[in-house]
Amino acid sequence: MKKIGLLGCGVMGTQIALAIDSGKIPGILTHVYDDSKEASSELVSKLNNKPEIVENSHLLSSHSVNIVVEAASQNAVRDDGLSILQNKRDFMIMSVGALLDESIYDILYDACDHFKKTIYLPSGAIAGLDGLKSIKGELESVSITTTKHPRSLKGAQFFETSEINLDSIDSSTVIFEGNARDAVSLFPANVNVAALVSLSGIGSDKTSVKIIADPDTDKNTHHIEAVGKSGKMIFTIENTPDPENPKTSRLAILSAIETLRQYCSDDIQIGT
Ligand SMILES: NC(=O)C1=CN([C@@H]2O[C@H](COP(=O)(O)OP(=O)(O)OC[C@H]3O[C@@H](n4cnc5c(N)ncnc54)[C@H](O)[C@@H]3O)[C@@H](O)[C@H]2O)C=CC1
Ligand SMILES: O=C([O-])CC(=O)C(=O)O
Repeated sequence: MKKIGLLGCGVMGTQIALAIDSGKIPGILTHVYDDSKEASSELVSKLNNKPEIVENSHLLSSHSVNIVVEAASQNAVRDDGLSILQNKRDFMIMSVGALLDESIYDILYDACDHFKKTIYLPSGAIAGLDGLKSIKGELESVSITTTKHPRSLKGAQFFETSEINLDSIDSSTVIFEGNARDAVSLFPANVNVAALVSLSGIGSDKTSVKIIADPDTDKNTHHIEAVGKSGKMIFTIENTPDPENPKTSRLAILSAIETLRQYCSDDIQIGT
């Protein structure tokens, strides 16, 4: 069985760990780490098969795990990605926005090649990346519009310099329009999906992103439009937010679990 190390013990990390513990993912969770000791202890208390809590993130990949699963933050990808690959572990990333920093992308890309390891990027909170990847070379335009309740956007770096006050928004309001590169750095915990769309399609400078705060929605909605020689693709995903962390959609958690299940299984793989 594959051995798994988990980096990040919040909402998503906990659900991934429970899926391993219940046997839904046929692997063994051997080590976990979170900057918050409380988060890692709370996660371990929920499991029958208790993993070891390591003292720092680098110790995760120095143990003999097959893969480290990141469900933490873009900073975790930046700080720990290279050492995970250097220790010859595969790496699954949920905070995909970190890869829109070209220097990080290039370092991790080269490390995969050099150490013969693979980075897995689950589809997260969206669908349609299979089609987008296939028409990559023929794309003319790609856009993604993300609509969330203002409470799901709280805490984003964007608001440190913007005059927009989320608490005073009383109808659907466009709060950001720009490219994916700027979007993921200003909303690092909200639009990792824009990074996935960029990396599958025409890149972060050419991928247009719109973010809407809508006090009347109870969904995290992502609407993607891609136009190319092969035709037009339109995807709208209306996600149920996680009750504990409304920034994160249930689909993103299920996508992480399914990707890890496939990684740990020898079976039929469906889709592009
Ligand atoms: N790819 C996608 O479609 C999606 C990606 N995400 C991303 O997945 C990640 C996890 O999401 P949630 O579990 O909902 O967040 P969360 O906030 O519930 O949990 C994150 C946990 O990671 C820990 N953490 C943060 N930085 C760390 C670091 N550098 N080292 C160690 N621990 C660290 C925090 O203490 C916290 O316990 C977030 O970055 C989120 O933005 C979320 C939804 C969709
Ligand atoms: O879960 C979602 O709907 C999307 C999200 O937070 C992200 O892409 O970072």
